[in-house]
Amino acid sequence: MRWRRVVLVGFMASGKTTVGAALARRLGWRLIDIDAELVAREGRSVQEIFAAEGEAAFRGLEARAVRDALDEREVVVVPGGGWAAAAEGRIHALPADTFTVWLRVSAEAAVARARASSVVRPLLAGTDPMTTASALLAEREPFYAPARLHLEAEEKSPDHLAVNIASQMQSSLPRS
Ligand SMILES: Nc1ncnc2c1ncn2[C@@H]1O[C@H](COP(=O)(O)OP(=O)(O)O)[C@@H](O)[C@H]1O
Ligand SMILES: O=C(O)C1=C[C@@H](OP(=O)(O)O)[C@@H](O)[C@H](O)C1
Ligand SMILES: [Mg+2]
Repeated sequence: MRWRRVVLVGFMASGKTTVGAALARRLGWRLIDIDAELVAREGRSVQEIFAAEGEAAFRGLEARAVRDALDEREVVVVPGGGWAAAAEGRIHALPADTFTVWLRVSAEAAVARARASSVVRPLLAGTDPMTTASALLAEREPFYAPARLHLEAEEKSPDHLAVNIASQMQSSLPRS
């Protein structure tokens, strides 16, 4: 059996969308960024969905979009950082031919990157994003940890990380 898809997990602003795009280019696979998919399906931004429907409703839409994406082959699937932590065992439940990667960053780096990025992350939009990010990261790390490959994503460029992921995929096989 060969790897049929990749799922990238990690905290908000860890670089999933950017690295996912670089990896998809490198593999010649399709990128399915779940936030982008939801924005296209809903015709409004993630921020607007959170504001109008609340986080629980967003999680429902997100879960459905990820399920749809997992039906595809030769895709790089990039859920938002909350997907893996929104229910127990999400990474364990992925199809066996899915290569999973955790992009690790500190809360400090995530907040700095989120601040510099044009995408609004409603969960970090409060008055003290650093305190929120530290608490949320600590809560979520156990959910990201079952990913097969853990990569320190703070110091390396997106292309470097994509090359690393592609090479680890080449040198390993899914359990059959
Ligand atoms: N490896 C990296 N090094 C430096 N900056 C990065 C890296 N990866 C992503 N970024 C920047 O950090 C911000 C968040 O990246 P993004 O890919 O949207 O993360 P995520 O999808 O995990 O929220 C963007 O402005 C992006 O350009
Ligand atoms: O971690 C989260 O709960 C979220 C992460 C965001 O995506 P990124 O991880 O791409 O920033 C987006 O789905 C939404 O703002 C909620
Ligand atoms: Mg993203």
